[in-house]
Amino acid sequence: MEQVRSTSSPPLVSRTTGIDAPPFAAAFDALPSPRTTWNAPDDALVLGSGAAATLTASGTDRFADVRAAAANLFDSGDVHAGTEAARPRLFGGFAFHEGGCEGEPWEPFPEARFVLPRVQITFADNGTWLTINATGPDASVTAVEDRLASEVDRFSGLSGISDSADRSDRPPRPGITASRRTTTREAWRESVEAAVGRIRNGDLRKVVLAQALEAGLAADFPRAATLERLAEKYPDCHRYYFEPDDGGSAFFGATPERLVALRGRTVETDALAGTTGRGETPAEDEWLARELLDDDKNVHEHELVADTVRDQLEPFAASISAGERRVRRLATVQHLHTPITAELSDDRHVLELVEALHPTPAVGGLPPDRALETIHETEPFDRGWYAAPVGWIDAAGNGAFAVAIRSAVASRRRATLFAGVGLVADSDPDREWDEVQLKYRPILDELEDDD
Ligand SMILES: C=C(O[C@@H]1C=C(C(=O)O)C=C[C@H]1O)C(=O)O
Repeated sequence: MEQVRSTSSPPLVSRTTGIDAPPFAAAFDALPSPRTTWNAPDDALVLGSGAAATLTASGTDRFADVRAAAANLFDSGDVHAGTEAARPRLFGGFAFHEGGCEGEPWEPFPEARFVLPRVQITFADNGTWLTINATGPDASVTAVEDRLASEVDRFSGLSGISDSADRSDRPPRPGITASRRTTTREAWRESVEAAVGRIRNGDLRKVVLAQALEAGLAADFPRAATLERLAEKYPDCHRYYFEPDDGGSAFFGATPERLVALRGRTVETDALAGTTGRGETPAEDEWLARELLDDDKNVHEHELVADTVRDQLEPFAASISAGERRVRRLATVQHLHTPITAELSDDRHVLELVEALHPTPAVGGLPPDRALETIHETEPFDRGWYAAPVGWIDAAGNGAFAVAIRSAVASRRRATLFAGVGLVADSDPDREWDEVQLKYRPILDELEDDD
């Protein structure tokens, strides 16, 4: 069932130059599909367009296959990046389940897909950089340098356009005409009770069940404006946006959960599980946070994740250390969070760690196989890339991946949102239902009318 496809073969030519920062939305709108954005709290904002190379894979070996195809691509690079942030990187992700991405809205999304953008703008601390990447027989240094010069002209022409980030001419939120849940309240109650029954009889320890919400949009989905608003509201989250080849839709979100970041032999990851709402006042926020830290059910749900992440890293690590469990406060919810770092005993590719960690019990469950089976049997929709790893890899095997929650697939007039909850022995269906609704908020707030 394996298959790796690279739309073009090496050599890779990459050239970068500094430019005046164009307004994000104007640059986004000027660039052709497929577009990608990656915007992590500790990284430059990257806006990519087109594909100098596309790597896709499927089946059990999809992580290893992407790694091999990436090594082949990066092997013969003629790269002048000028700055580390603009070095060639492949951006993409995986489906949650092996064999995932069947039917609407996932059809255009492969089970694994990584793109080396043809044109890339990198908004870094040390300046804004324009990069042209090319691969295959057409990739000549002269052609790439000519293209870079013409793109510089295009983007300097955009500098005069007002920046919608601080302008009232930014398109408003589209509004929702009608929405449909994949799961009725009754069906939810039954599924949660069945899962809790399996946990109580020892068949399972934890399982994460999700729902989807389909919404019709009253106006065209404002892609760039939505990304700008998410960046303003969730500066501490990883914001991601991936268009499939046809550009007809996009999978995007703002997630608080890092799956893994690898730089050299240093690994950073998060255990994030256990949820409560936000208060109306700072005092109420504090009270809710305290209650979360002291709540046995949430602490148990969280510790299953923290312990599993540590166990999964163990075979790779010379040392692992976990920070103190604390509360991570976001615009719409609060979570229990344990930061985990490790030093590897050998050089590894970030995709080896992604494969070992996905899915953590924050989005899958324990034991993993039985939890995945339960998810498959229970959820009446395909998760696609929801709750799966999204991120980037570079030539050195470094990379950063986030867990693609707080997310949706949107086309021009339609969006499908996803949200899930971790279930343990004393989970209550109604409270878990409410928690799902809270987790839709980051995306739903950007689709509903302003008033
Ligand atoms: C599955 C989701 O979130 C995950 C589940 C959590 C929980 O059950 O408390 C908390 C954070 C995430 O790890 C989601 O947002 O869809």
